[in-house]
Amino acid sequence: MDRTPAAPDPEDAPVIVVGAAILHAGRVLAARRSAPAHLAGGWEFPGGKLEPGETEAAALVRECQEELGVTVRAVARLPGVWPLNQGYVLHLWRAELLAGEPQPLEDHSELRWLAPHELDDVAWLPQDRDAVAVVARLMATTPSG
Ligand SMILES: Nc1nc2c([nH]c(=O)n2[C@H]2C[C@H](O)[C@@H](COP(=O)(O)OP(=O)(O)OP(=O)(O)O)O2)c(=O)[nH]1
Repeated sequence: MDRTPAAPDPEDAPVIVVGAAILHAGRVLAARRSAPAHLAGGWEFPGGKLEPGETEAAALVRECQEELGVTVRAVARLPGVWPLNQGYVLHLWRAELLAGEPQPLEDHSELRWLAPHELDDVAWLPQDRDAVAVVARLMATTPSG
């Protein structure tokens, strides 16, 4: 039997990764990846891959519960689609923290709440930089809660 993994079909729709821009008290939550090795140490938005049949909002809520132990509400998708590696694309959602204090339970080694002037203080994954710029613009126009 041929056990070679099938090459990705270019006709396949890309896998959507939903990222949460959780805004709280004028800051956004950033998370430092702990795995896999080639991404470890880079900062990103908490989130993960959409599962079959799942809405983006539901995936966002599920991933934030699993990774951070918090309940969030997906408020609105931010404009943009950012290509990641392995044929993934990032969709970013503004999210509101409803309950809990975020903890790095899964996939992350550190969390930070960043004020607008601190957005450049962490080493974002290179593929996230344009998305971070969109979040910076959002924070500039969002009254802090
Ligand atoms: N969550 C998230 N993932 C990102 C961002 N930027 C970026 O390149 N990625 C990559 C890292 C991973 O290769 C992929 C997301 O996969 P993941 O491992 O977080 O997803 P998951 O929680 O569903 O993981 P799994 O169940 O497959 O283990 O997208 C980002 O800002 N947020």
